[in-house]
Amino acid sequence: MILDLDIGNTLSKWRLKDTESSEIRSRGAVWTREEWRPGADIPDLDVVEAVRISSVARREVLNDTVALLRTRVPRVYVGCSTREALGVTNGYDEPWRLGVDRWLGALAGYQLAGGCCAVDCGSAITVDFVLPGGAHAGGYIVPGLRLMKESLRLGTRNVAIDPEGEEDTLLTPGRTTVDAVNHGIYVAAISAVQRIYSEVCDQHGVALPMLLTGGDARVVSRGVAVPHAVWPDMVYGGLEACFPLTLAERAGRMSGAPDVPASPALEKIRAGLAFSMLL
Ligand SMILES: Nc1ncnc2c1ncn2[C@@H]1O[C@H](COP(=O)(O)OP(=O)(O)O)[C@@H](O)[C@H]1O
Ligand SMILES: CC(C)(COP(=O)(O)O)[C@@H](O)C(=O)NCCC(=O)O
Ligand SMILES: [K+]
Repeated sequence: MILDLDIGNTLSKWRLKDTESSEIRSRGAVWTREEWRPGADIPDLDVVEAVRISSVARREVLNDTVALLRTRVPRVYVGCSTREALGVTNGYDEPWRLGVDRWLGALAGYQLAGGCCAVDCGSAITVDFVLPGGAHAGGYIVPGLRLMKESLRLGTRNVAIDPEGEEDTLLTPGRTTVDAVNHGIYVAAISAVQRIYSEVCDQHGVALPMLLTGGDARVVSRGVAVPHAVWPDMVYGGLEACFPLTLAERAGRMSGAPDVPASPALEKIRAGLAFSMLL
């Protein structure tokens, strides 16, 4: 079995993948904390031949996690942001400072779709662009839905946006504190994603396919009008592409990869941008 770990600022996600069949056998998530307890937080390591890790938690958490895993698992691979990988050139002045989850998402997106806009809706909402040809243009970091809500300190943190709720309702003015906050942060998030997308497509003269991932991807997806695909395993896809272990991975296939969404016409994106500025 392969154990894939995606350690975010809020949640540490894991999945077990069968080395022979490439099937995902199980998954889970725990709150990100200082240390892992195999058997309780993550599966028993006896069945694990290799671990692949994406971590944006504190350096010591990663170091301790890797030290623990190395005593029990033959192979441990740790993703890191580099200047270039798999045909993508990192757009950061200091490439190693780009969050590795963003980098892996960008690599997976490029592998799947060529140029792309990769949106990761977690603790932060990050929007990264890879242009056709593989230049990562850089990206944007916006507070995620939960962070935005908590920063207001209005006692609404425990009332989440209903992921099944009508998105039209989420766009109306709230008549209670909870609704005013939930609708406000929702509009802020989807407006930011759409505006950023239009700006960058306009700047570079190219309409890019959009891919969404992260814990809030589904709820954000409902409000984003730009055609897009949701790919919950996008960060894992980057790990698969960087450290291919199964036959399918060596053939370039990434688990759970969606069909590439159609991009809107560039003229339409530009018309939308011009219209929003006229208002
Ligand atoms: N069951 C859940 N537990 C915690 N957060 C959840 C859950 N489902 C959705 N979320 C949302 O997902 C976010 C975490 O998403 P995730 O992509 O895992 O973040 P990160 O990678 O930053 O840890 C939370 O901030 C919250 O808004
Ligand atoms: C921007 C992030 C906090 C997003 O992390 P997440 O929301 O997935 O937990 C993470 O990618 C990070 O720590 N990045 C380093 C700074 C940067 O990317 O510029
Ligand atoms: K994120």
